[in-house]
Amino acid sequence: MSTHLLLVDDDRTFAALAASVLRQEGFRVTMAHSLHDARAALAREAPDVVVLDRRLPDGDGISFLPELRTQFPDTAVLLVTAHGDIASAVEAIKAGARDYLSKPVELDDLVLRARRAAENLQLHERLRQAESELGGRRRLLRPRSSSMAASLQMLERIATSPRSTVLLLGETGVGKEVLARHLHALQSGQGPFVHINCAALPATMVESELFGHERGAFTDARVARRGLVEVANNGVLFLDEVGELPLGLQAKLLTFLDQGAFRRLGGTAELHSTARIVAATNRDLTREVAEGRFREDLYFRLSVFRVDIPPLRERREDVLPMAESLVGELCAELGRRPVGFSPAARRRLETYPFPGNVRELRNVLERALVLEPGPALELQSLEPRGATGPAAPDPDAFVVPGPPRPLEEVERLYARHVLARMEGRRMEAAKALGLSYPTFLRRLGEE
Ligand SMILES: Nc1ncnc2c1ncn2[C@@H]1O[C@H](COP(=O)(O)OP(=O)(O)OP(=O)(O)O)[C@@H](O)[C@H]1O
Repeated sequence: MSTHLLLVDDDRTFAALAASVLRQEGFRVTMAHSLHDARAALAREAPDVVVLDRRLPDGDGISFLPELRTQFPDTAVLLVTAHGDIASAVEAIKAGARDYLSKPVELDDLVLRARRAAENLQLHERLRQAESELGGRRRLLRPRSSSMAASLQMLERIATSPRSTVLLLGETGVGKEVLARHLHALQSGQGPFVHINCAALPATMVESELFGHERGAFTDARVARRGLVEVANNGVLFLDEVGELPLGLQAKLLTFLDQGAFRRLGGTAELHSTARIVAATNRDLTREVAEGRFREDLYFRLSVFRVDIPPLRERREDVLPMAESLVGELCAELGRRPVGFSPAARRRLETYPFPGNVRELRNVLERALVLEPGPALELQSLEPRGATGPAAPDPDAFVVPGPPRPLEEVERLYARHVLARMEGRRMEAAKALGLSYPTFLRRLGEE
């Protein structure tokens, strides 16, 4: 995507010449001839780079810097000072300018410094992304089951067509995000992997997160921000829980999928991104369509490439190799010597239904590694319910204390009980109850 540069200079002849040279070099240029004009341009769209003349008819560029830095912290500012005015240059750098140029400005020098500032911004963005990707990447095991092998093979084929949208379907914890990251690693292109959970944010925020907003687009929008669609340019935008996307936004997403174009909230400029959309859900989208909560046209658009990820209990042959690999990973993380499984533990692994799929398997193993000191894990916690004897109290049982309570209160107590069982993981608790995240928060009494 081309760099957007705001050129603020009251010398109209110089500004027009500089703008035309910068445009030839691939920049998208907006011009302003005063601070007043600059503020108006900034309110329309946030630039990547600002070239700011120090002396302007309605004020001093340096005293404008703090305002600019607060409202557009990601924007690089190049200050233009009078010839030989070293004091201003130092002051500008202290006030947060990225670089300075002195008059008379050589056009080659201007292009070079503007390009360097833009590259610097991209580098920062890439570093930020690389950090988050390293945090989330997992080694992928070759599955033994033919069903999972087929899903992976499908994904590998899709990787060769970088713009196609992909829909990943499967129960919670089967590894939809892991596979989305795998697809990103497989495809060529240098863009980042960007993740957004559509259920974890209030509906009003999802739009500005996805498509960005200009300053003043809504009450709290003091700073213009790029949307994740822009950030994921050339890469992958992973839309987790796409079934939770509000209907109005589904239309905007469809337009973006069809045209690759969008507008920021409160913005007028049409922007483009080549991010590949990978959407995921554990909901039955056809039912959501039938019940009017999900647009049929978006469903068809998303499911051109649909990959079903089977639950772990339907691919038993994957459980043991996966468990062994996860234990190896966890031992390394915990600094523990490698351990194996007792024969009883193997049997338990082979028969336990794993409603929480790979996530549950990983949690069970992590717990066992902390609680079981021996050289072979027993995995007692996977014992089917009841096998420990009917007299044992069930720690998972939900008991309403005291006399009958209003239904609303019982619902709140139950929501808290489920949350405690999920060890405080709100998203998972909401899912287990079949509630949307905001509804779950309301039941908890938190909203
Ligand atoms: N193939 C795999 N290899 C290693 N670990 C995996 C694999 N698949 C899943 N996991 C583990 O299971 C956890 C859950 O995976 P992931 O978040 O991808 O599931 P999901 O299907 O996106 O879940 P949800 O629908 O709840 O968001 C991950 O944190 C990871 O630890």
